[in-house]
Amino acid sequence: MEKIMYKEITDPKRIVIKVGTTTLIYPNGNINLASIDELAFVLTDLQNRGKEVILVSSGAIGVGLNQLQLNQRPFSIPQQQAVAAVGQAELMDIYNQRFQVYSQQTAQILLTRDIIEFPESRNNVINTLEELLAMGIIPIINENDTVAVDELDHLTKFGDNDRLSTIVSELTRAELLIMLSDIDGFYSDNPLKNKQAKLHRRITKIDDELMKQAGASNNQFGTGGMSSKLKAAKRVLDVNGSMVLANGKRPKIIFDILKGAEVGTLFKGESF
Ligand SMILES: Nc1ncnc2c1ncn2[C@@H]1O[C@H](COP(=O)(O)OP(=O)(O)O)[C@@H](O)[C@H]1O
Ligand SMILES: N[C@@H](CCC(=O)OP(=O)(O)O)C(=O)O
Repeated sequence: MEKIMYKEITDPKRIVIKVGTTTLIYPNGNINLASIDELAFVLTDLQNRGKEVILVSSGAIGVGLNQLQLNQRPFSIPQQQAVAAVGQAELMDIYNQRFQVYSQQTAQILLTRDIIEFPESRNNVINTLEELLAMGIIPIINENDTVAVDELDHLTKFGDNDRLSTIVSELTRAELLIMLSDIDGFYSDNPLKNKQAKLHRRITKIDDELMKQAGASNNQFGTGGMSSKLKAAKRVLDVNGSMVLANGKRPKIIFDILKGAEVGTLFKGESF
């Protein structure tokens, strides 16, 4: 297996990890405790190695549906927001329990697009995150679904958690963004629909041709699908950043990524 030996990949000081709903919730709607537990173990281990770790976690709606024993996402935005409000509290409860096993303190941060538009809000967020990291705490970030509806109604292209994770990476100047989903990486077509689809190992530039290969989510709990991940990756490439998209079924894959193993899809510009 080819080794990828960029320092930003194998020895980043600051890492943002984004987990999608598909990593946290089984397709049957139940909570994937094995995955959440392994995530807590891996992130704590990275923290113990001296790295600074930020988690951007979806799952409020998925966990809320489970908690309220609903088997599908409600139609109306206020109902979705109510479910997210229930789920976010429960999600943090689960994270806190699992991280406590490894004696790792976490903190909840809920953000809205204010952080892009208002410099003072942005500075407050940066200051809080910097302080948490200096204290050795892992921030767990989600969008504030009660306030921000952009990602829930699917009508605007602004504001899903893939995008949020790139914004967080930029604000914190993280060297590496690892995006965990339910698929091994970015393929030439949705592999769940086209068995001939080939995994892209390295993407240096995102053009319209690649954008066309990225389809929607197949999962009732996921929102953005591959096109939102690709738009996020484009943003990362635009600021000369590095991103790896990999399968979160086994969060220990993060260790493999940091060893330079060729797993998932690496998004990294040619000359960087
Ligand atoms: N070209 C593609 N390569 C990989 N996955 C794709 C592609 N096009 C569409 N998909 C779909 O995108 C899904 C991942 O997006 P999503 O369900 O939103 O995940 P998450 O909850 O992790 O954000 C995959 O399970 C797959 O069905
Ligand atoms: N704030 C929402 C995020 C939804 C979302 O972006 O989901 P995903 O496509 O799984 O990353 C939630 O926590 O459910």
